[in-house]
Amino acid sequence: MIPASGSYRLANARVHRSLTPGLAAPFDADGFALVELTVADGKIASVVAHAGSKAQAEAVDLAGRIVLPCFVDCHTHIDKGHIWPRKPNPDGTFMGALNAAGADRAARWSAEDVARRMDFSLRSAYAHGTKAVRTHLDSVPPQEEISWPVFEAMREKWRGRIDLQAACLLGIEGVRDKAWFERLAKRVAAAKGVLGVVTYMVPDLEELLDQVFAQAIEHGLDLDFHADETDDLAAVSLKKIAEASLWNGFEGNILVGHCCSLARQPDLEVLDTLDKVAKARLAVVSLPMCNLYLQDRRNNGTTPRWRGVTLLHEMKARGIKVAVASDNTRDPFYAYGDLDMLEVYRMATRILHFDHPVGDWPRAVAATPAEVMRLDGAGTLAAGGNADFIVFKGRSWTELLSRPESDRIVVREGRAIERQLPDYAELDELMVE
Ligand SMILES: O=c1cc[nH]c(=O)[nH]1
Repeated sequence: MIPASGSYRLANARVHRSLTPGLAAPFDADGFALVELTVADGKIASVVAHAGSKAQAEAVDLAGRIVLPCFVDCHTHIDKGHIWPRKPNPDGTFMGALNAAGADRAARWSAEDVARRMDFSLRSAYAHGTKAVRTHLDSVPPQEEISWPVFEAMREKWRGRIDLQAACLLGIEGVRDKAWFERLAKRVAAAKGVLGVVTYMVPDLEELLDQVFAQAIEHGLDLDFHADETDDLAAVSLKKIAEASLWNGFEGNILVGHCCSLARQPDLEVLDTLDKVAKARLAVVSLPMCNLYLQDRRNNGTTPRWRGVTLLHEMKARGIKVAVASDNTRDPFYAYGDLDMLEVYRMATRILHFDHPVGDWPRAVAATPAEVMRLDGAGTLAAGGNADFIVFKGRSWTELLSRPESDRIVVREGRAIERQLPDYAELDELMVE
């Protein structure tokens, strides 16, 4: 369907208002418009409203199929991905995940093991239509010395297909070893990475956050936190991050993931936190599939009663940048997943109500994470940008989000890619106990 030449016109393509900045077209109630999309030399030459009901002779008629820009996945853990067969989560809880993943890391995460699983994950993401991925890298000693060089090599290997970024991952208590944390920040800076920590309520949280901000400022790093991945009402580290950002005068980008406890707190507490998050210009990413899996798991024969996700609607209404992302894939934190951002968007629509109206929620898997990750031009369809987009079968939200769309066409720099998902059997030899 997509001409191999890399230069062509697609007629009757259905695009969404939220992802086509500046497009003057008659949008319908769902935010869609039919356009003619011209591709030349791997770039989008123009996106213009479709003039008539019939495609012109030389154009490819997409017959109203939805075209979205390639996805941007801003929160993943591809260093952990696919260890499930050798290290399942024994009870499906957060602590079960932490302990299982920690034991597997200590026993099995050689450079080769990490590299092979990472490459497997990236092949899946690419085949599903993702063009940029941020991964966290477990960076507790001695893993940082193994995983960061693997990441640097993997980023080179995938350059031009997936923009790969990495953020270090360690519990906030790891920052207490000041000399080691300074060395880690230097290592992250050398790899042009992002400084990341997991925050939870410890007595010296404010002091430790100050050290994190000090290192980010010294090395010119953006920040990426895991915060409050719990139903504990007392978990308010999101607010503490916003306060620390304000009093440190931080000017870089900050992305905060999870923030589950916020959804359990009383309104006054929530409002105060959201005011500070907006003022500090924090961006928030929700991980709906992993949160649904780990949160409210009681293991006492009762049914989970909340969805685990944070307050994205309230955040967006205040102008806070919000995204959704894959998080873990087939590891103790989430037993399933394949880095398919269409699946993430479909699940987010159900879990977080990204519908009625859809509004500009599609930005949460494309344009917004691209801004947070400083990827100019990614996540939108606009003249002058790379012709990186996905052609789906669906012609409406209900068609798009009701099937897996396994036969979607992924176009990169104007050409349809070969969409080969890696075979799980490739990893079998890494899974032997
Ligand atoms: O959700 C989480 C939290 C910490 N580490 C992970 O790998 N996933």
